[in-house]
Amino acid sequence: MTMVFLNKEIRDGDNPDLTEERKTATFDTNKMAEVIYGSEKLARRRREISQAVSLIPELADSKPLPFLSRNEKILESTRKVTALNEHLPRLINMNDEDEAWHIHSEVIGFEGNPLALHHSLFIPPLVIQGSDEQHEKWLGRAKRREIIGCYAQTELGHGSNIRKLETTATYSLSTQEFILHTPTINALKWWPGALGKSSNHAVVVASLIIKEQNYGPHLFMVQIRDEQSHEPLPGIAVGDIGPKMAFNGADNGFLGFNNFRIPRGNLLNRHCNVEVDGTYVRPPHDKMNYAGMIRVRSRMAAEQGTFMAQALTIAVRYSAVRRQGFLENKSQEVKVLDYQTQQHRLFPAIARSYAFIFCGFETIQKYETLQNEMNSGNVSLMADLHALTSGIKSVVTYQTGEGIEQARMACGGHGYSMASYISEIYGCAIGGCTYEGENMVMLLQLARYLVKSVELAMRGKPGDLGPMVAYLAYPDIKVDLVTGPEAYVKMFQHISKRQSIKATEKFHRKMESGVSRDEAWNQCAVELTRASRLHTRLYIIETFIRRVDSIEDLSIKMVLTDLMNLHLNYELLDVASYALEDGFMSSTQMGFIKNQLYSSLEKIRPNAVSLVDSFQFSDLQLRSNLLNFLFQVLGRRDGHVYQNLFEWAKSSPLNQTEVLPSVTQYLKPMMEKAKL
Ligand SMILES: CC(C)(COP(=O)(O)OP(=O)(O)OC[C@H]1O[C@@H](n2cnc3c(N)ncnc32)[C@H](O)[C@@H]1OP(=O)(O)O)[C@@H](O)C(=O)NCCC(=O)NCCSC(=O)/C=C/CCCCCCCCCCCCC(=O)O
Ligand SMILES: Cc1cc2nc3c(=O)[nH]c(=O)nc-3n(C[C@H](O)[C@H](O)[C@H](O)COP(=O)(O)OP(=O)(O)OC[C@H]3O[C@@H](n4cnc5c(N)ncnc54)[C@H](O)[C@@H]3O)c2cc1C
Repeated sequence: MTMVFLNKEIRDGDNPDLTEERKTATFDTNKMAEVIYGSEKLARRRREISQAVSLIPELADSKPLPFLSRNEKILESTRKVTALNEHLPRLINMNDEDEAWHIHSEVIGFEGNPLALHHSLFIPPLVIQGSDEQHEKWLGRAKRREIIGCYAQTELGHGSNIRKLETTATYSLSTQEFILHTPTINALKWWPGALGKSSNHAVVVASLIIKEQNYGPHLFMVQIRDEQSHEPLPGIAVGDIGPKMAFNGADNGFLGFNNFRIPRGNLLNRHCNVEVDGTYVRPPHDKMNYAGMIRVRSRMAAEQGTFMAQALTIAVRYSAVRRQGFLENKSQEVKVLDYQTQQHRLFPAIARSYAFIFCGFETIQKYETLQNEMNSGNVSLMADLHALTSGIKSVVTYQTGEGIEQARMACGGHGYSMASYISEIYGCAIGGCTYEGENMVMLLQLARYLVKSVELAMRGKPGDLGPMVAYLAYPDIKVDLVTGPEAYVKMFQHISKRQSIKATEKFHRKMESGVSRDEAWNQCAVELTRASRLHTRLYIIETFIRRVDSIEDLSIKMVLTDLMNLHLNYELLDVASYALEDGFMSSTQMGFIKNQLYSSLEKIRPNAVSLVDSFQFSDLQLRSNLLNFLFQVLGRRDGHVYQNLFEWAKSSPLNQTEVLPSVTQYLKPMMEKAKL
C-alpha cells in the first residue's frame, strides 16, 4: 500500500526511520525536482524515463559491478549500451542531450562504457568545427551510431600544453592530403576514452604543418579501424592503456600514426581551412580550435553537482537509518544524522550540490549563447566564457571530491565497502580535477583574466570591465551581515577583489625587480590560483542567490533559503581569514557567521532526507535496481540496509567456495610446516 504525503511517496514496506524523515519534510519533493532540473516537464520526463528503464530487464546489471573483472566490465557495459541503443528512440527524445545523459547514467552508472564519449566528445567537435559538407558526410552516421568515435588530443608527453602536441598533420601539396605522423613515443595519443578497443573513428588534434610552417593544433576526422573487420588500418597502432582508478568499463586508449594519409577534406574546416594550394585560412579567433573544450567545461558544474548529489543521497539516507550512540534519551540509540558533526559533514555538501547545479544551468546557457554567436561569426564572448568555465571546472571538481569523500566517511565502515558505491562515484568524479584541463592549469587561465581586469581597474578604466569582474573597481564599504545575502556578497567581493589585487601587485613588483614575466608569474602562481578560486566561489554564490530569488513557490523558497544561508555562512567562514587579515571583518562578525551556520544545520535537519530525495535518483542509478534488488546497499530508497549488505557479502565470488586455493596452496602448507 502507498499513501501520498505532500506528493512524497511513503511506502509501508520502507524502513520506518526513513518514513519518519519523509513525513517531517516541509515541502514537496516533486516540486523541488522541478527547480533542480529546470521545469515540471524535465523533472517528470526523468521520472518517466527511470520508470520505463526499470521495466526492461535487459537494461539491468546482470551482476553487481564491483565483482566483475575489467574485461567483464567492458563486456557488460557494452551489452547494456547496445541493448539501450535498441530502446532509445522509444524511451527518449533523441535530440535531447539531457535525456540521453540521464538514461545512460541510469543504465551504465559510473563505470563508463565504450560509447560514453561518442556523444559528449566526438559528435560535439564535429558539430562545432565541421562544415555543412562535413556534417553531411559524418554527422548522420555518427548520430545513428553507424560509426563510433572518440576525441584524441592528449599525448603521452603533453596534455596541458596543447601548443606543444607532437603529432603532426603535414599538408602534401602534390596529393592534397594530410600526412598524420607520430614522431616519438611521447607523441602517442594517450587517454582518449573509447579509443582503445571500441572506436573506429577519432577526432584527432594534431599540429598543422604547411610548407614547414607550424600553424598549431587543429582537428581532423580520422578513420582508425576498418568498418568491417574492426582491425586497425595500416599505418595505425592503437590499444587500451590499462586499468585506471575508476571508469574501468571504458577503454581509454593509445594511438600512433606512421605517415598515415587522410584527404584534405578531413580537416574540420567550419572556421579555418587549408586551400588546395596550401593557403591557410585563419579562424576568426586564435583559440577557435579550443571551443569544444569550453563546451565540455561549461557542463561540468551541473554534472559534478549531480555526482556529489548521488553520494549524498546514499550517505544521508544511510545516516537516517544508522543508529549508534545516545543523546538525551538513553532508551534508544540515535540516528547518526542527529549528530551535529554528521550534519556539518553532509549538509554543506548538499548545499554545494544544489549550488553547482544552479550554477551549471547558467554556464550551459552562456555556452549556448556563445555557440549561436560563434555561428554568426561573433567570437567576442569567448574569452569571458573561457575564463569563467576554467575557474568553475576547477572549483566544482575539487569541492565535489571533498563532498563525496565526506559522504563516504559519514557512512563509517560501510562507506568503505564497494557496496556503498561511493568509491566508484568518487573515482569517476575526481577524474574531473584532471580531465578537460588540469585544475591548477585552468585556475591560472582564469588568473590571466583577473590580472588583466585588475590592471584595467588600476588604469582607471572600470567601465571596460565586464559584468563578472565589475566588482574589482567597487569601493570598500563595510557591511552588516545581519542585513542578509547581499551583505555576504559584498563581503565576498571584498575578499576576492583584495586577493586579485594583492596577487597582481606582487606579480608587478616581481617584474619591476627584474624578474622575467614568466618567472614572475610562476613565483606568484599560488597567490594567483587563490584569487581564481575566490572569484569563482563568489560567482557560484551569486548564481545560488539569483536562483532562489526567482522561485515563486513559498515552501520551496523557504527551504532553499535555509540551504542558501547555510552555503553563504559555510563559504564565508572558510575564507574568513582573508577578511579578518585587513580588519574588513570583525571577530564579532566571525562569531555571527558561526552561529548562523549552526542554526542553519538545525533548520535543515528535518528536511535533509527530502532534500536528497528531491534529486530523484532511482535505485538503479544508485546501483540498486529491481532485478538485483538484494544486492544493495546503503543508498536504497527503502532504507533496508543490513540484510542487503549481508546478501551482498554472500554473493561475493570468494564465498562461492568454502576453501580457496590460497588456503590449500599456501596457508595450509605453511601451518603444516610450522607444526613440524
Ligand atoms: C588554455 C591552455 C592551458 C593553454 O593554451 P595555449 O594555446 O598555450 O594558450 P596561452 O599561450 O596560454 O594563451 C592563453 C590565451 O588564450 C586564451 N585562451 C585559451 N584557451 C581559450 C579558449 N578555449 N577560448 C578562448 N580563449 C582561450 C586565454 O584566455 C589567453 O588569452 P590572453 O593571452 O590572456 O588574452 C591549453 O593548453 C589547454 O586548454 N589545456 C588543457 C587541455 C585540455 O583541457 N584537454 C582536454 C582533453 S579532452 C579530455 O580531457 C576529455 C575527458 C573526458 C572525460 C570524460 C569522463 C566522463 C565522466 C562521466 C561519467 C558519466 C557517469 C554518469 C554517472 C551518473 O550521472 O550517474
Ligand atoms: C579519466 C580521464 C579521461 C580522459 N579522457 C580524455 C579524452 O577523451 N581525450 C583526451 O584527449 N584526453 C583525455 N584525458 C587526458 C586529460 O585531458 C589530461 O590528462 C589533462 O588535460 C591533464 O594533462 P596532463 O596529463 O598532461 O597533466 P600535466 O600537465 O602533466 O600535469 C601534471 C602536473 O603538472 C602541473 N602543470 C602542468 N602545466 C602547468 C603549468 N603551466 N603551470 C602550473 N602547473 C602545471 C599540473 O598542475 C599537474 O599538477 C583524460 C584524462 C582522464 C584522467
